[in-house]
Amino acid sequence: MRAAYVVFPGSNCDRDVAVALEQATGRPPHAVWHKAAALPDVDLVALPGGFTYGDYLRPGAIAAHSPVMRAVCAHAHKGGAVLGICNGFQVLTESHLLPGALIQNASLRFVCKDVHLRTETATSPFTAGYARGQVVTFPVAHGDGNYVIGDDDRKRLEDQDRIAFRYCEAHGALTESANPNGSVANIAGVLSENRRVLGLMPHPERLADPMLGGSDGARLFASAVEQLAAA
Ligand SMILES: NC(=O)CC[C@H](N)C(=O)O
Repeated sequence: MRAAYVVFPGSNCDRDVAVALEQATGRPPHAVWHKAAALPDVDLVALPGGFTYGDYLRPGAIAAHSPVMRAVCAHAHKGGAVLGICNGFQVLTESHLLPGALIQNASLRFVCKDVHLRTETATSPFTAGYARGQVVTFPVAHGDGNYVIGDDDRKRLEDQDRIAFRYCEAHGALTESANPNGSVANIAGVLSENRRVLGLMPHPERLADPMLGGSDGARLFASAVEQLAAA
């Protein structure tokens, strides 16, 4: 599987994503600058976390209008896979590749800690390596991770099995105290209709090696490699 990741001014998780992708694919991914008008010939494009353009206006709002996003949208519209992590998820909602929006955490504070996530569907290239209901640990680090979506759109997500992960307790219960940011229905990550675009606030690349304290995140990248190579 061939992968690329986009570097925007203010990206700060691009190198971590590159390491996780290289670990999974066995070769270094292409780095693509935000001014690029075209993407290299790849199966997966990752949008890393960070504070693109200083999070001005709204996180991800300016990045959504950068030249490279026209190419990323074209890649997604022809069935290419896209993974948006944290600020990358914010860029995906601002680009309308995923529904809903990410607003300021309910606590009005930046939250940085490991959280438990319940895998809600194994039917996607990114989640096929987990079992439905499996609880995994990924870190969160954001000020604007509070996922909001209208009732009709949320029902569509649920009916189409497009909620990838929800914040939960260690044993899988969906409680308010397990929700780090106030997201509606504890939603941590969602899929596009064709299931090939995933956006999530937690950072799988930050727990992708036992040396980092855990490797639950590595499975997400490995799964994408297996699924996209098989496609
Ligand atoms: N690590 C990240 O990508 C989080 C940054 C993000 N712009 C925020 O909501 O704070």
